Parts: sequence; C-alpha cells; structure tokens
Amino acid sequence: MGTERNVDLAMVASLWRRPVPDDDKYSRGVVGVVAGSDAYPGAAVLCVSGAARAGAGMVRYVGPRRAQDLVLAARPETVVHADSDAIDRLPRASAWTMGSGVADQPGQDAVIGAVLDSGAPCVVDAGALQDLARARQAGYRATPPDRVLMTPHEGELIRALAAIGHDVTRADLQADREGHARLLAETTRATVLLKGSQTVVVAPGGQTRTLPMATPWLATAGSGDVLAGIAGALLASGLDAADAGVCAAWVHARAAALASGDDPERPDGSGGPVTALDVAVAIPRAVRLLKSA
Ligand SMILES: NC(=O)C1=CN([C@@H]2O[C@H](COP(=O)(O)OP(=O)(O)OC[C@H]3O[C@@H](n4cnc5c(N)ncnc54)[C@H](OP(=O)(O)O)[C@@H]3O)[C@@H](O)[C@H]2O)[C@@H](O)CC1
Ligand SMILES: Nc1ncnc2c1ncn2[C@@H]1O[C@H](COP(=O)(O)OP(=O)(O)O)[C@@H](O)[C@H]1O
Repeated sequence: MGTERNVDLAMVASLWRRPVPDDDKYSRGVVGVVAGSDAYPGAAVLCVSGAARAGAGMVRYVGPRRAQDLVLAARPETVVHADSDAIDRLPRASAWTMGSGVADQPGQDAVIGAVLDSGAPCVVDAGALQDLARARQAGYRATPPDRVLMTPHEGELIRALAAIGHDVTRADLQADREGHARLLAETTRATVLLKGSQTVVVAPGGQTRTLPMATPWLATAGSGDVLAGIAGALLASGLDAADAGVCAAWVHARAAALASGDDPERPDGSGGPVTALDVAVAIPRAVRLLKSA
C-alpha cells in the first residue's frame, strides 16, 4: 500500500519548527499531558520533561495530586490541573499526550474521553491505546487520521490489535513489524509509531518511514514516556502525526546516543548506560545538531 522512506538528519532538520521573533508561548504550542497515576507517578514527570525539553511553549499536566507534586518538583514551569477541574472545563491545548503510566484512574479516563471528543491532535500511548483502537475501529473518529499518533511497543501493539479482533503472536509481529503496524493504522485510521531498536512510523494510506537503529542503551524504563512527551510537543507545534512521530523518534534516539556517548551513526552499545531522564536532558543537544544539516 504505502511507500517506504528512511529517516535521516536532513529530513528531520527540514521538518523541525524553530521559534521566530513573533512567537509567544501559545503560538509555539501548548501540550496537555494526561499521564502518570498513583501506580506510576514517575511517568508523569518523564512525559512532561520530554515535552518541555522538546520545546513546547507551555506544558499543562492533568493527573493525581502526588503526580502533580512530582511534576512541579522536577519541572516548576508546568501548569497543573486536577482531573475534576479538567473534566468540568478542558484546559486549552494545541495537542495532547495521553496514556503513559495511566492505570485505573477514572478521572483521567474521563479527561482522555473529553480530549478525544474534542477532536484535538493527540499522541496516544500505553494505557490509552486499547480504548482508542476500539473506538476508532467502531467509527468514532473526531480527530483526523493525520492528527492522531499511537505509540505502542510490541506488547502494546499485540494488545491493541487483540482489542479490535486480530489475534497476533509475538512471532507473527516480529516477522513483519511494518505490516502489523499498518494493520493497526489502516483499521483505526490513525498514524502508528511502533517502538523498538528500529522504530517505524506508518501513516494510514500513506508512507512507512523507518528510523535508523537506536542505541540499545535506550531500552530502559520510562524512555517511551519521554518519547510520547516529545511527540506531543511536535504535534502542538503544528506538525502532522507522521512528521511529529518521525522527528520525535529521531531526536529521542540522538539524545540517547549523546547521553550515552554511543556512536550516533552506528550505535553499538559502546557508550555507557542512560536513564530516561538523561535522555530528556540531552534533547536540546540533539535539536542543536539539526542546524548542521
Ligand atoms: N517510572 C514510571 O512511572 C514508569 C511507567 N511506565 C508505565 O508503566 C506502564 C506499564 O508499561 P510496561 O511496558 O512496563 O508494561 P506493560 O504495558 O504491562 O507491558 C509489558 C509486557 O508486554 C510485553 N512486551 C512485548 N514487547 C514488549 C516491549 N518491547 N517492551 C515492553 N513489554 C513488551 C511483555 O510481555 P511478554 O511478551 O514477556 O509476555 C511485557 O511483560 C505503562 O503505562 C508505562 O507507560 C513505564 O514506562 C516504566 C516507567
Ligand atoms: N533494543 C533497543 N534498542 C534501541 N532502542 C530501543 C530498544 N528497545 C526499545 N527501544 C526504545 O526504547 C523506548 C522504550 O519505550 P517503552 O517500551 O514504551 O518503555 P517504557 O514504557 O518503559 O517507557 C522506545 O523509544 C523504543 O523505541
């Protein structure tokens, strides 16, 4: 169906939006983040940090009190909202990142539902993937396909496909990663970024774009939450879902290589370990590399 394209620095540099003198924090993009929970409060910090470090004009965080406090301790510029307030009146945001570390929080689920009703651009990760897949397969698609980015890892892709009636084993998926990402993209009419050592981004009815191999040190808890935050900032800056996914995955992998000291062109694990927050901290250095293209 779609055509194939490999992602390189020149492609990302041409897409990345840089601020101009007329910009203000709103025009640069406000990201709403619905992530973290009492079970996984750290995901809130990681997701917000990814969005802030990737250049969002403002990040709004919606979630439980403990996660709000942790977010503010790590990123005091964040504007925080309680679920109950956000349900009454959805905070204004240019795009949303939702689902990382969300588990059994009915208030957050209601906010996610309200965002989906609003038709706003969104990145959908982890705990929000299955419900979104079911809803979009059933024809409930307030947000257009080129403004929804689903970001599953392999386990989440298998569960999202199961939620819409496709029984797929891990072996099936690994034999054809792009084909299964495309199955989810075409069935749900949403853009899919399948994470892994070689991330692919599949747009429904369109191209598949394949990222270079990332440093294996990136396989560390919470790094996917940082990626979801970066992608949210890029959607909020005005990129469509496929371009936001490609740029987010490229900068995320480069940031990991820089933080690790691994070879960015041929990452082979020769650098040192990184944590998810190290990756977020290195994002501005990765963005600076784009100006050399
Ligand atoms: N500090 C925090 O707050 C953090 C919060 N986090 C949040 O935690 C939530 C749970 O996320 P999670 O990914 O850890 O677990 P879950 O979704 O239950 O899937 C695990 C099962 O899926 C399978 N599997 C197959 N392929 C796989 C792959 N490539 N990577 C991983 N798993 C793969 C595998 O099953 P198996 O194939 O072995 O049977 C495995 O047992 C989520 O909301 C996330 O955002 C995390 O980011 C960590 C830091
Ligand atoms: N072997 C690997 N080599 C390079 N990058 C990897 C590898 N495995 C996973 N990744 C990357 O690490 C991140 C892990 O995200 P995810 O699986 O969602 O973890 P978490 O839920 O803990 O944040 C993704 O960006 C993925 O592309």
